[in-house]
Amino acid sequence: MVRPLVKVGAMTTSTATIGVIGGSGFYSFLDDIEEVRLDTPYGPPSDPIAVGTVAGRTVAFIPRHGRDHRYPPHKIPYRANLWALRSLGVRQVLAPSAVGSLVPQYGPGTLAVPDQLVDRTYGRVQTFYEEGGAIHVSFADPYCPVGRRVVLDTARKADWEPVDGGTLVVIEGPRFSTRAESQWYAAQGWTLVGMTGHPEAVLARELALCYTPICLVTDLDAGIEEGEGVTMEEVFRVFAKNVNRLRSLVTAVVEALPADRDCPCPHALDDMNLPLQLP
Ligand SMILES: CSC[C@H]1O[C@H](OP(=O)(O)O)[C@H](O)[C@@H]1O
Ligand SMILES: Nc1ncnc2[nH]cnc12
Repeated sequence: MVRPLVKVGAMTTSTATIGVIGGSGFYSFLDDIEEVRLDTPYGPPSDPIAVGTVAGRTVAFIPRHGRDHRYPPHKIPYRANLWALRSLGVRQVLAPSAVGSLVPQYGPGTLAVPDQLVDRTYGRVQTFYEEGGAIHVSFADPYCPVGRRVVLDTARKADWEPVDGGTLVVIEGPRFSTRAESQWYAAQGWTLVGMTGHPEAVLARELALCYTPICLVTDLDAGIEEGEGVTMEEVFRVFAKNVNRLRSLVTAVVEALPADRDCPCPHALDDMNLPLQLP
């Protein structure tokens, strides 16, 4: 059931503490939702935000490409999405994503929770702090260690043995990698490849949000497999085969996340005198 709620600007009566940003093939999450239409200083988010409840926790969901997948990875309104989530009260973001594998052993259907990121994008705005003073956030460890641990433990309990750690290289897209690019990424020791993990993670960090990637491998990338190379159809097909399992996992993770953030992610930004009034 959907109850629409139209609110423009930062003022809304809806609140949520956990945000889920769905990726390719993950366009809905909760059943009984309130739809919140928010505007932000960065324009509207990809879609109205669905606010609902999981085991007594209020969760805000947004499909990053829009529910009709109208935004390619380089056009996603990343800043608006993160800003909108934060303005609803979100402090922890779970980010399911379809990724390619750079390791032959991590085949389609593998669940992976990387602990590092390499940015190979270009031409995407990757900061909120463009004027009013220089702000340089720490980003040595881009992901929330508590969120990662909860995902790993929850996956194991659900008999979905996850890959713990590894490096997600984020390419500009929208094209997939050439074989040479892909082999080069693998030779660096990078393990997964996607198109949306950056600037999403760093923008979350700039808003003092914890960010946890939940990666579903949909394909072996071009440098790893011997076939024709990855196709969009393949990504959607493999994702669709796994989406119910992934939805159940994300639901269980929401239930298991600690209510209070007790992690080393720099929440201190919350208290800093920033040149930007956070919502
Ligand atoms: C649909 S093929 C490539 C597309 O899939 C991934 O999306 P997401 O990370 O949002 O699940 C990849 O990053 C590309 O955007
Ligand atoms: N092989 C791949 N490269 C980049 N992004 C992807 N998303 C899913 N599979 C991918």
